[in-house]
Amino acid sequence: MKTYLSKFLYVISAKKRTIFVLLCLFLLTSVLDALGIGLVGPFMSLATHPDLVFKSSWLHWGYVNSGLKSTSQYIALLGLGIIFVFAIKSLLYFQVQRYIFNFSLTQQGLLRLRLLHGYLTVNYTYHLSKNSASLIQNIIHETFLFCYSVTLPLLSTAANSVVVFALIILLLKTDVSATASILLMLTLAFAFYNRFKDKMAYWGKEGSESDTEMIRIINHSVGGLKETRVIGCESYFESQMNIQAQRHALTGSLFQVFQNLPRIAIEALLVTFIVCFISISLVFNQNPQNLISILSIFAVASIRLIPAASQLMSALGTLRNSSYSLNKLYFDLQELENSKLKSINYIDVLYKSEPEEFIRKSNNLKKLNFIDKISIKQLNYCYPNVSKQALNNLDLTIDKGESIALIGKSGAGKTTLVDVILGLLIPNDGDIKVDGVSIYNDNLRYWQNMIGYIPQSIFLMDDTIERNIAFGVPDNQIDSQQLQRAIKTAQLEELILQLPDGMKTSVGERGVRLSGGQRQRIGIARALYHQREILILDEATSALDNETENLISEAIRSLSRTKTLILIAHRLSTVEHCDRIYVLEHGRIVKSGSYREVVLGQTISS
Ligand SMILES: Nc1ncnc2c1ncn2[C@@H]1O[C@H](COP(=O)(O)OP(=O)(O)OP(=O)(O)O)[C@@H](O)[C@H]1O
Repeated sequence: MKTYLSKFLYVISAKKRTIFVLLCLFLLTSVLDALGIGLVGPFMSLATHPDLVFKSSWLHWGYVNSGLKSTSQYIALLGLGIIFVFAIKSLLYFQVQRYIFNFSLTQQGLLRLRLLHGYLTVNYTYHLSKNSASLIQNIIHETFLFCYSVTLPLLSTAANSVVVFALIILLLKTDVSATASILLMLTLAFAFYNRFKDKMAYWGKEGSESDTEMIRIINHSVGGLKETRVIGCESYFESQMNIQAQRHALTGSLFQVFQNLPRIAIEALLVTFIVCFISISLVFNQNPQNLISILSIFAVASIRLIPAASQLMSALGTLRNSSYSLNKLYFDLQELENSKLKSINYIDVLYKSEPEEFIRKSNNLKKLNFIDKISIKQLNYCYPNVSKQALNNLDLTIDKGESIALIGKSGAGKTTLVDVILGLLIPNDGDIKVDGVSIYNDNLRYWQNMIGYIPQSIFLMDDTIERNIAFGVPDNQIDSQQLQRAIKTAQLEELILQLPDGMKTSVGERGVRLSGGQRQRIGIARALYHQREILILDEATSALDNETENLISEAIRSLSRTKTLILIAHRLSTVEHCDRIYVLEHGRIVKSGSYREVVLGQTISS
């Protein structure tokens, strides 16, 4: 439980003081609960034996000072007092519940934000080994469980422990032997339920894993719908889904059933106890009148004790069941926040800004000055858990305004080199310097702000063309002139004119309503819109027809000298205009020079 609590405190964003205040509020309602119930028994005794008013000094004092004419009126007044305490308790209870739900749902939202922030800012290599289904599962489902199956049960466990404790003290004062029997029954019920604690944890793990699997299956089958349809493997995915759905249903239903077990067991045991208690008392000729006050307090206490004790046990079961989710969140957050994987430290400062402010600040950052050249020195990169180096002692110098091309066979290391230049992969050795200043450490974001990137496969949001080009810029900050220029250069004008909603036309998920070439042109327009000094194009024109490719290549060529261009190409025709061409082989540069020097007489295959 101690480690469970320390993990909970790490994951929850709230200050310990807030949690302490919450616990105090819970405690207050519990005390009021016990007090209200504790008053009902003596009140019933008073109602049946009004002369008790004169036997208690403070009751007598109250009666004398109340100025009432009869004990019946006085007892009725005391009854009103009990109703008042109950009313206050109910009101307070309602307010505390409101506060608790508000608190835990706010925590859920903050946790979602914290995870997303972590995933977006963590070192890129983290994502090479993670499945997006698991990240979605963490942000949506595990945070939900953290709210409803960790935070709320923990608070309710703390509160119900106090209620149960207070009620037991109350019962002990009334009758020690009867209370001891109840305690024995509760202990038996708890011991029985506790036998299933490992099963509870296992069912939680199974439920969470099957959820992740289901997201993965949906991603694969619907994400690759064309392939699924053409190959005709719908039933394969359906049967996989069926297996996971059944796994989820089985473990979920078992857990739900066992959740109700404490209530059923305690209820049965308590009824048995009360019936036995009355029967034994009658058999041994106890005066039924003497039983009334004991039984009434037991009856009322049972109304509260049964739910409190069963809720306490169920909450403990839920905590067990959600331990897998808590562990997942805890270890993920630790990995994201406490390791070297955190790539952009400065972002924490910006993180607290409003989204628009964040973009403005992040776009305005400029610390590195690129006036002369980029020098790549002795670069080595090896992917995690791979023995072969993807980049091997690579040296490269790019002058400002120069266009260079990286060519080489498939697997030579071109994309890896570009990913290192983009700052996505951090090299094992070596450095990249801009006018002598390293791009790493605090400079990485400044460096990335200089780069426009057009990848082989353009990612498009399910949104309008305008938003896809201005990617990540709020609507009210989109510069329309800049947008028009980017559209014109990327040869998108004609397409936009044909569309009924023009730039406001939605492209569909991953751009399904556009052709491959149109998608690529939106990617080009995006890089141009952001007006970065360095443009990196990874096979950026491969999906275009010859005529469009020529037009775009011409437009990109016209940018040379004003922009520094780094091109990856398989088709040698696209690199003809480059100032320098580098040939990569096994992660090394094996040849470099002008197009004529390098390409003449050489064929490059992909
Ligand atoms: N995520 C990864 N994990 C492990 N190895 C990888 C990973 N990505 C690439 N590699 C390996 O690194 C080497 C270089 O790959 P890279 O993608 O840089 O080649 P490339 O020249 O861009 O190829 P292509 O022209 O086919 O895109 C290859 O041997 C590849 O198998």
